[in-house]
Amino acid sequence: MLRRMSVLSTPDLTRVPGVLGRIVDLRAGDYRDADPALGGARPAARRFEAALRAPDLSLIAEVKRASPSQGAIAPLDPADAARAYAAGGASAISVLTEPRYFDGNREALLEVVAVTDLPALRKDFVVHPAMLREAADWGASAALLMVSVLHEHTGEYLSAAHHLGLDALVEVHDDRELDIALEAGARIIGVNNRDLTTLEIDLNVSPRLIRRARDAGFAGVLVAESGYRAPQDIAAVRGLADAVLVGSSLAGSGDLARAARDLMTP
Ligand SMILES: O=P(O)(O)OC[C@@H](O)[C@@H](O)c1c[nH]c2ccccc12
Repeated sequence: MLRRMSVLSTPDLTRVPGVLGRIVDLRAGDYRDADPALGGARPAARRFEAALRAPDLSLIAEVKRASPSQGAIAPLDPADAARAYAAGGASAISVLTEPRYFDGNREALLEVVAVTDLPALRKDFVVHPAMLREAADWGASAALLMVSVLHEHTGEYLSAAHHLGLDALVEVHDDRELDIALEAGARIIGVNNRDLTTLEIDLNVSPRLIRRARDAGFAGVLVAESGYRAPQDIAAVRGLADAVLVGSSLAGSGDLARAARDLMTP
């Protein structure tokens, strides 16, 4: 547990390249004057983690209305989308709360939390402890922590998330980031197939790094993220990953429940 929460450091964002660098700069500006205090410790519910520990491959379905790579995807109503994803068999819902590039916001997360019992992930570019406090206050079960943004501060932010009772999805994209996540003591690691600095997708990244994590003795939850459009894509991580995180292909499908079910049917 963190005793002196207000000393949580701010990551050095000048090292974050490309599109990702632009997004996190703006996010850091949004929270420049926010109170960094986390407040008292909250009990760990571990609902997000538990939902992904099922024997079968779990689906984390994402409420994603827009993205830097695609622009507008679909004008989803977050509550309707969450209900449809639940009906389609999703185990958890990811909700973008980044406003400029992903058309997300606080209301989207609040609405999802209000209409479904599935655990919700706050999907944002966490660069300030207040963003974790908000995630907990808004009813999220988990928050995304990106090693490409937090680097050596990943462990501090992980402790902060746990202090607030949140699970953390610690996201990596290469070997070095995986080492940082393992070293930090992550319980849930997500491997992003998309390089957020170039936005390019390579579906071989997840299986490769997931194998590496298992070979290193990681016994936690592993999530394959991004670029999944068809059941054949999912086949590459069946028996390897605990869950897949899917946004665009579901959000843009027109029938979210059906798309979720079809995608996850082998
Ligand atoms: O839309 P896709 O390709 O199915 O990807 C979903 C999710 O993995 C992606 O939205 C994502 C993964 N990591 C992120 C970090 C920030 C913003 C978004 C993301």
